[in-house]
Amino acid sequence: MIEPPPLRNDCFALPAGVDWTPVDEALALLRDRLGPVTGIETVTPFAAPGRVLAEDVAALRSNPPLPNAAVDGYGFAGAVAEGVHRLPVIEGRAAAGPRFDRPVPAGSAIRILTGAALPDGVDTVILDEDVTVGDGEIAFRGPLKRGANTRRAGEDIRAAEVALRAGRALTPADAALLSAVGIGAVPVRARLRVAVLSTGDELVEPGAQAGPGQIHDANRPMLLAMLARFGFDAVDMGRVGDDRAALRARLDDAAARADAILTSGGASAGDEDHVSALLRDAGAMQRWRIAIKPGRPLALGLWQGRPVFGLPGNPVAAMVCTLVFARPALGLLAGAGWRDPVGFETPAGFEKRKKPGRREYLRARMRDGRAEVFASEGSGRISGLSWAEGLVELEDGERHVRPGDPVRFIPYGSYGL
Ligand SMILES: Nc1nc2c(c(=O)[nH]1)N[C@H]1C(S)=C(S)[C@@H](COP(=O)(O)OP(=O)(O)OC[C@H]3O[C@@H](n4cnc5c(N)ncnc54)[C@H](O)[C@@H]3O)O[C@H]1N2
Ligand code: MOO
Repeated sequence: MIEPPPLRNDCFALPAGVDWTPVDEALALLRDRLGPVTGIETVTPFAAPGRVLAEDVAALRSNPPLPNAAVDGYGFAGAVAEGVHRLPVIEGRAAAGPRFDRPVPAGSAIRILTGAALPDGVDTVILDEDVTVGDGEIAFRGPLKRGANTRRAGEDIRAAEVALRAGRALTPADAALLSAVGIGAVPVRARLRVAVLSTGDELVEPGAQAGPGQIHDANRPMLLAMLARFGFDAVDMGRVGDDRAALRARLDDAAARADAILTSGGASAGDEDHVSALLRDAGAMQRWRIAIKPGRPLALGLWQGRPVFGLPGNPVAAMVCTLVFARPALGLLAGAGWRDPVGFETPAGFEKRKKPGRREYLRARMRDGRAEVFASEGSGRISGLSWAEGLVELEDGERHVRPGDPVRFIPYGSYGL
């Protein structure tokens, strides 16, 4: 008598007797095996944010280049002791721009504005608000330390110091820093081109008429937008049906136009799972059975030398796998080094029982100082991805999370979204 298969009432149960790669091991493998594949070009600070710095960059100039006033007020040689002081004020004023060209005699003060280089004879500034201005003189109360209300030359960064390191994904703040230290052109990696391809006969274009049994391609617009947010050049390769020859041709095209390829759908081992079948035929596929939920089936391979991330079709799994695996891996290809998302511990605002032995990612958001999770864990529940503002990451060994227990919340922003 034949036995029915062991009861499997959801798609998340781990098949018995199969070894599953823990998430951290899978990540360590990627980290070991991938490196930069892009060339180097030069951009101005205006175009630098979002690009990956290709080499260490040293300051050409100190910031600030000269000692200068931090406030509007009066400058003189300090320090001054406690008590009332009166100083004559000389003609003219020191303002940001060309340095005041005469020395200020000892015992005199000069009108000075924020950002003005300190004239000779000035090392201390008193704030406008602390001064009474009379006819050709000022009065104020000490004490005041030498150097008060001034900024030292190079106090922020000195010429020849390394301002930014290779591999850094440049930020708007970096554009300011590069400019301030005199840099007009920086070497950056060419943007990594990443092709996105959806597979499945059931898919129609967003906005198109969908017949019964058809669904709109939801993964492609999501993945293209995610890649753009990560700073990559997202290349839209459209949709292909479950037709191996067409898929092969489209992969060829994608390999010619991009440095890496993301596909969604057809990643598992079913009859219509052509992505894995083709990668396997090409002899360069690793089926990664990763101990993760969602996103178990992940087909990783090379197509004409280009890494292919065969993401699962379910949109929630496609997004989670992109955040957890594809983003750091693509970061390595882009020359940005390995990037772990920054999360933080926070009390759980939910209860959950979990099978030990796999990492789980729950759609989550922070409310009232606690992480709350989406009501359903269904891998097709796209509305939960929109509802969420990040993911809760449950450790492999976790079994039972009770309200108030510490859990790790990773905001979407930490993944670069
Ligand atoms: N017998 C088993 N069946 C399945 C298993 C399993 O272990 N044994 N795993 C399940 C899990 S978990 C997932 S995830 C999926 C992954 O399968 P595929 O990567 O082969 O994806 P498809 O079968 O092509 O599609 C799954 C699902 O997602 C929908 N889909 C696909 N592409 C899109 C798209 N671009 N936009 C929106 N929705 C998309 C598709 O229609 C399916 O509903 O396999 C389970 N099965
Ligand atoms: O774990 Mo599948 O990867 O649900 O969606």
